[in-house]
Amino acid sequence: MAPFSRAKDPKLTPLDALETRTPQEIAEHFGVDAEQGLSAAEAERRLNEYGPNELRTTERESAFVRFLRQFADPLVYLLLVAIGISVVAWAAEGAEGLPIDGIVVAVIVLANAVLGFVQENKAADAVAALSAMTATRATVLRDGLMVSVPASEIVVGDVLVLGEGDAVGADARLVSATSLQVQEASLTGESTGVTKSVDTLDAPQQIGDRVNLVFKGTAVARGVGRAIVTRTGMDTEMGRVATLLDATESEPSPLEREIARVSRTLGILVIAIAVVVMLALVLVNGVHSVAEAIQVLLLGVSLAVAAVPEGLPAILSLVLAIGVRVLAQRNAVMKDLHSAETLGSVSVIASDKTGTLTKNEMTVREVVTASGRVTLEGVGYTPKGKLLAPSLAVLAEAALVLNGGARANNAQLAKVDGSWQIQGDPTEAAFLVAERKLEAAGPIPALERLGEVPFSSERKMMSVIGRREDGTASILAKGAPDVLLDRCASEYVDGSEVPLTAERRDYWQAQIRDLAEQGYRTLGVALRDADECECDAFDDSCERDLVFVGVASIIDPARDESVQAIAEAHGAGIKVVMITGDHPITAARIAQDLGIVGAGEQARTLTGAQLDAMDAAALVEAARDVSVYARVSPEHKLRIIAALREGGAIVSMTGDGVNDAPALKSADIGIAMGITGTEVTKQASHMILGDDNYATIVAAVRQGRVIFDNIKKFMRYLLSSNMGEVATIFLGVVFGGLIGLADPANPAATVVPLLATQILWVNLVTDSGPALAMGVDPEVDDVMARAPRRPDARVIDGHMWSRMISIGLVMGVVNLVIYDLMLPGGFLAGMTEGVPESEQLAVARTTVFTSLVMMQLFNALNSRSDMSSAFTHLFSNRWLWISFAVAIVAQIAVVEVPLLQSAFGTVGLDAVHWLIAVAAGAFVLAFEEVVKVIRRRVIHR
Ligand SMILES: Nc1ncnc2c1ncn2[C@@H]1O[C@H](COP(=O)(O)OP(=O)(O)OP(=O)(O)O)[C@@H](O)[C@H]1O
Repeated sequence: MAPFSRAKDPKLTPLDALETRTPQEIAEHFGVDAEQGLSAAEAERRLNEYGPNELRTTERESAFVRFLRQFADPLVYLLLVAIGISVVAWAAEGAEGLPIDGIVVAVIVLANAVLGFVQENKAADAVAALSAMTATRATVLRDGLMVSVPASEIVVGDVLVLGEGDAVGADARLVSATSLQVQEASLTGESTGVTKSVDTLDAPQQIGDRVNLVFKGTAVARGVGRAIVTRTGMDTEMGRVATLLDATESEPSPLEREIARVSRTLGILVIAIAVVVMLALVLVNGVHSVAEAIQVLLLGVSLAVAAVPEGLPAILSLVLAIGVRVLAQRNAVMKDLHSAETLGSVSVIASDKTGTLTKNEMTVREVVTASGRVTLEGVGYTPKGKLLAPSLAVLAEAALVLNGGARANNAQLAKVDGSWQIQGDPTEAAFLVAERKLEAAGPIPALERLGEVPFSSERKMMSVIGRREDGTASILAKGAPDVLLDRCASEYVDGSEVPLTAERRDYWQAQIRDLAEQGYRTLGVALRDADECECDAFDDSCERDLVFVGVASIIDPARDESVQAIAEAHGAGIKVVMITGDHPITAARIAQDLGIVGAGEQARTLTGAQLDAMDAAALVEAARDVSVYARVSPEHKLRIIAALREGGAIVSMTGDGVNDAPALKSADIGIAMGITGTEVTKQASHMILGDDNYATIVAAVRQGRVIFDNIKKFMRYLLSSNMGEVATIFLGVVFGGLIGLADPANPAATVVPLLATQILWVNLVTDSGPALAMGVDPEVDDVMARAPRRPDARVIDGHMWSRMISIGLVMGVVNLVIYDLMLPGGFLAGMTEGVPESEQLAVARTTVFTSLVMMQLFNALNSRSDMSSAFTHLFSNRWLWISFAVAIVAQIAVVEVPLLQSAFGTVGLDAVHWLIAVAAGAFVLAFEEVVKVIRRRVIHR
């Protein structure tokens, strides 16, 4: 589609020096009413005409090119050359019959390419589905209504509605802004937020000074605003630097690197073996004709093509893609495939408390005043429940606390369809609910709001200034009581204001501690009469000399699943860390209730203030055994992550607010909240939690481990199977002559246990199917019963190499024995009595060919676990059995169908031969079962 710069509608051509134009000019130029936004129909028209709002500089390759790329492999070139030579030789020899080998090899190469193409496409589709799921969204005005649309659907003329934590979806001119601050570091490199306004500028400015414009790719740090979109997609300021962004290719993941390394090493080894095999054939048999030379070449190259694990990266991405889809179904949406890999090695889960470990359903339980305590019954947001107060005087004081907390408040409580619902911050809503429970105690006082200093996790308090019904102005503040007490000079006792002495401060601290020990979240309330001048210029400097009225304690029940999930994480050797803005004693108690520390144990707690006093090295030490960080701000999270990572951990960290974004980026797995999280945190994260639930994180880590295990399984399967193929040919050719395998009467023909086309066939029917089935294997060994994988641990370690090589050798030796025994003069040759001697060779070879296929299938059962018997989980993966069935049917066809017989040089087999093949496969299974028994004994001893 045409980019916007080539717009067909002259009215919508981009304007220059936007910052010097008034909002009215902009609205007129782009044909929009700033109050109503575009109509849905007009937005759709513009989207169709000018294309999506996306930064894309490279087009996806066409399907044909991607298909052709399947052949882009030196070994395949070599095979194609060999086919070419065989066809030429066939033509030169008079073109009799058909060049069977050439045709068969070509068909197999084509089939492999189709398989690779399908796999690649499936993986690409999964990645595309992921990016649709994690696409940034934006709020725009359409037909006068606020609607949330994918950012890619924003069009020029749309009115963007911006709020804290929103990602700015396109370049736009502000038409309204209230305390709007935008983080433009991604564009300008300037890390401090830029305060925005609607004022029209006199002259064009540098990008960082265009204060009445907002730009795609930046984020709203605070405040609200509306803006008319002036440029989208590649026309935006971000679009201009996007070519640069595209140039920086994403780094391959450690796993991709390891797989590339393994593929390369094995590739070289296999090619070397293939060369040795070819040389041995030439030396043992001699080459008597062009046809024989071509046979040798085809055999060598086919062996290399079959055994070089060039398909590993494609299967890896497909397996990861499938794993990521399973994760998404379980509410853990990964942003990229690589993160799914990392997930399995997470060794620390650092999580916010409120809303993730707990329900974030706040209920005021007790109100502590200077004269006593009032208890409120009932849970949830229904304002029903008794009040238990020792005296009317205490009740009046408690009313003051709740009225104050309910005025210094931005939440709403309303009865919708018969049930009470809240809007806004649950902590604030708790005050509204509690106040209504108190309604009987007196009317709810009104306050006309004049100003507000908002709450932030850094400040841990908020205040409002307002005018009462009697015309006087008041400041009302609520916040963490320890923070609030520092701003108070006096307190209410028995209805009068008295100075807050050191002793009384101690009294309040003791009350707060007592509430915190019971696991309550505590909020203090304070107030004072305001000066008229403060009404005009209300800011945090006015939050002083307040009168402390009391403390409300709030329960926030733990999510039921959290306790179990934490126990599971502990069982899996994962350290659980809680991070909260709450009081350290509250946090420690909740940590105990959740099982973050053992029963009766005291959680090692570090507060934000203590953290500030530590240098990096001290923090690394402390982070080893601290499990609770309390009274921290989002900025502290960065240091906590750095310290944990420095200590060798792979850290996952949750976040929801706009200030959490840097921490999420720096974690190994940054987790954004899908429901309560801001767009900015979602963008910065590696994983989005669909249900904001802690248990989902642990479930995702489990799934990450399963994915990693499955990667190991299919690698083990593919590589050991390839080794079996190589060993069969290599041992046959190199040692066959030595042990007298070659028939002295016909040495040239007998020495090769498998034909080139047969090798390619084994590779085609046994590789992809079972390997992919293993990629979706259910959890076979309890993946949470072991410690996290060390980040530097290899997928294929020394132990796995030895297991793969041994199984490969077993396959080779067993095949060699079968072959030897079945050749004329061999022990089993009697079974082919009646069969003409000339066919005995084909029978022996077909039996070995079938036996190799069977071995691969049985070996798939081996590869599903390192330790536990294949029989403990025999039928748990139906895909595996489907792939077996396909392979077996194909093998029966290639052995019994005449057309395929002539193509692959096979002959029909008797039941006994089939039995031999199956027995050989079973032997491979039995061998591994014995190894596993020994391993279980040794390890459990
Ligand atoms: N809306 C609010 N107004 C005033 N004070 C608040 C408000 N919300 C919380 N507080 C106070 O600030 C403290 C810290 O709250 P904050 O929201 O930063 O932490 P948190 O909810 O525990 O965060 P997390 O999600 O990280 O666990 C609370 O213990 C409470 O005393």
